[in-house]
Order: sequence, then structure tokens, then C-alpha cells
Amino acid sequence: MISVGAALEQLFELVTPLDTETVPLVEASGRVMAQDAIAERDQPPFSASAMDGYAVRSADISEATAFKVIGESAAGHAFDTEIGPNQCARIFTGAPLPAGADRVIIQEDVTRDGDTIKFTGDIGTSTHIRAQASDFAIGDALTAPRRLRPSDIALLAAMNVDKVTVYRKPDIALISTGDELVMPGETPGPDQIIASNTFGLKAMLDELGANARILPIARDNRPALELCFDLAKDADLIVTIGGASVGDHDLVGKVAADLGLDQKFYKIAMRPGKPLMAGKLQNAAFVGLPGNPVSAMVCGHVFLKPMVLAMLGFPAQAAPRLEAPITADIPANGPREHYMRAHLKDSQITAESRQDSALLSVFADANALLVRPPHDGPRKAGEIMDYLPI
Ligand SMILES: Nc1nc2c(c(=O)[nH]1)N[C@H]1C(S)=C(S)[C@@H](COP(=O)(O)OP(=O)(O)OC[C@H]3O[C@@H](n4cnc5c(N)ncnc54)[C@H](O)[C@@H]3O)O[C@H]1N2
Ligand code: MOO
Repeated sequence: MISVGAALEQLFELVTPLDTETVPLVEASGRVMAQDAIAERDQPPFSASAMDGYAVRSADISEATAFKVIGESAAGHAFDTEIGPNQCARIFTGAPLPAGADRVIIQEDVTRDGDTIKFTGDIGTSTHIRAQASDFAIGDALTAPRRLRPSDIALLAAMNVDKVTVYRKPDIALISTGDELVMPGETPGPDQIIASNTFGLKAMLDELGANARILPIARDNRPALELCFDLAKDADLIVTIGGASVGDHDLVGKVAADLGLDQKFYKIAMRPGKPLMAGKLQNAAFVGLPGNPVSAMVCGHVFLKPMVLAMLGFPAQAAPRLEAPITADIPANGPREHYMRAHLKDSQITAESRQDSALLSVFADANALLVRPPHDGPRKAGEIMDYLPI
């Protein structure tokens, strides 16, 4: 059995950043930018008023008691006459500052009588001006790789970038295996259960920016598995679930080998997740996950998510860990790195009392995986331990 870290290293060797595509800005949210986006203009493109008021020359302020209003600058309608001594222009928020003016007096501090304004009191010190390019300048870059958030989309729009080059979405084929499985919504026989893993994994991987496809369930026989592998052959990553262990009906490894799998490893020192296998199957990366529902999902967090991020151009690295004190004693760990289902609350972490890798209700209650190194000794309440947020 190899360690979790060694397994992850080998998994990273199976994937590379994918090719790119150009998408319209309206479809770019959540995608990972593959090329820097460059601002095509200054923002603001001119010095603009930040308030509604009057644009004046600050040099006049100490002397003059009254200013003559000679025109108006509104957003989208610049006033193109220079402001002279003791003159001003009516100005509105977002409007270009007329030549000559270098300060805006807000209208609350002014009385107006016809074309004349006077200050009513303390006008403060702010100029109420947004300088040209004070947000960003032409040529400024939003750098890749970057997962585009709504705030990035707004920035790109302001930069007048209407198309973005992003990494293609990883195409991931998810194959449940087992005679006992039916799809959600179907009527299971008395000895059957519902296939849950593919649905949980699809949700996890799609959220990360992949395009995960749930293939038909492969029954526990060679022709069925071969058919599903054939349906999956164009995928970037093929993930099987179940049939990975040592039972008589655990055929995934054997069938994949006969189809030409270049196997990198089988079995890792991890709990849950021991019977994990991986390799290259023709052009696709292949990962065979254990069937136990929590094992499959934990392996998704620990292995599949970092692989997908590497395909999306991010550095190949393990899922980042955080630290928190544990709320109760926990006994010594065995020889496998243990990813205990746990609940983080008020910055403290509590291992769930039941750790069976079949328990999806416990997994759904968990919001963290408490990580125990192999052979970790007993731990006391209050000790700081690593966890993965999930
Ligand atoms: N003698 C041994 N038995 C087992 C070992 C072992 O080392 N020696 N390892 C155990 C461990 S650890 C795991 S994990 C499981 C993994 O077994 P498989 O990958 O072969 O998975 P299956 O036997 O096909 O299924 C296990 C369990 O999960 C259910 N399952 C499978 N697929 C799905 C799915 N898509 N959705 C929901 N549930 C699924 C399946 O019905 C079984 O209950 O092996 C142990 N045994
Ligand atoms: O190690 Mo298995 O992956 O418990 O459930």
C-alpha cells in the first residue's frame, strides 16, 4: 500500500492542463481563465465627479464668496468649456470634470440663486473627484489562472473585455458498478439499493468546473463493464465506483487491465479509501474508487478535486488543510491515514461518533474531515489537528 501523498503525486502525473476555449463574458462565471485579460481602457476614462454638486477651481475658494454657474456636466454629457476664475459648472455623479476645475463642492453645502452659488458653511477637504484611471488603467491585467467570480465578471465588463479564454471543462465519466444498484427514482428490488455515489461526485466535480457525466450502471459482468468503458473512452477522466476490492464480483481492475490499463497503483494507506486504483486507460486518466459511499466521496475530496484543479490550470497540490482544536479525546490511529468525518463549529472540531464508511447521513452532517496521520497516537481534547473543510 502506498501513502496518500504518493498516490496523489502519481495521480497528478495522469493529468495535464486542458486545452482552452473562448467564451462570451455572459457564460464565463465560474470558469477558469487561461489567459490574462487586458484592460482596453482607463477606468474612469476621465476624471469624474463622485458627487452631485458644483465643479470649481480650488485656487478660487479662499478668495471668492460667489461663483457663476456657466454650464452643466452630466454623466454621458460632458461640459466642454474651461472653468475660469470664480466660475463653476453644475456637475452630477459620474460626469466628466470640466477643464480648469479640480474640485467638486457637494450641493448640500451650497445655496444657489439664479446663476450664482455661495457656500453655506464648512465645505470639508475632499475634492469629490475620481481621478482618471484610479480604478484601473489601460493595459492592466487580470491574471490567469483565475476562477471567475461575479466581481471578476463585473471588472472584465468594465475593462471592455467581452470574451474570455478559459480552460475547457474536464469531461469526466462516472460509472457505478454493481448488480445491487438502481438509479434514484427507480423501484429497487428487495436486495437492491440506490446508486448514490455518482450523483454526489457529479455535484462535487461540476461545482469545481468539470462536466461530469453519469453513465448507465455497469452490472457485475465483463460485457457490461466493457460497454461502459467504451462509452467513457473519450473522457479526460474515467471514474468507476465499486468493484474495486477483493470479492469474487470485483471485476473493475481485471476488465480495465484487459482493456490496456497502465496501472499506477492499487491500494493505499487511507481510511476510508483503501482499495483505490489508478492508471492510464488509452488517453484517459482512470481512477477506480471504492464503492462504499463515504469512501467514494472522501476520495473525491482528497484525489479527484485536486486532479480537476490541475486540469484547470491550477498548481498540482493537495487540498489545503486548516487547523482547529479537537473538542474531545480520540484514540490512537491505525496504519492508514484516517479522514474522520467531523463537524467544525465555533472554530472547534468534533469527530463524528460513527465512522463507518457506508453512512451518508453522518457524512452529510459533517463539514470537515479530521486528518489523522498513520499511527498517530491518542489525542487529548484541546490539541490542534489538521482538517479539510468539505
Ligand atoms: N475481505 C475484504 N473485504 C473488503 C475489503 C478488504 O480489504 N478485504 N475492503 C473493504 C473496503 S475498505 C471497502 S472500501 C470496500 C470496497 O469495496 P468495492 O470497491 O469492491 O465496492 P463494492 O463491494 O462494489 O461496494 C461496497 C459497498 O458500497 C455500495 N456501493 C457500491 N457502489 C455504489 C454506488 N454507486 N452508490 C451507492 N452505494 C454503492 C455497495 O452496495 C456496497 O454496499 O470493500 C470492503 N471489503
Ligand atoms: O477503507 Mo474502505 O474505503 O472503509 O470504506
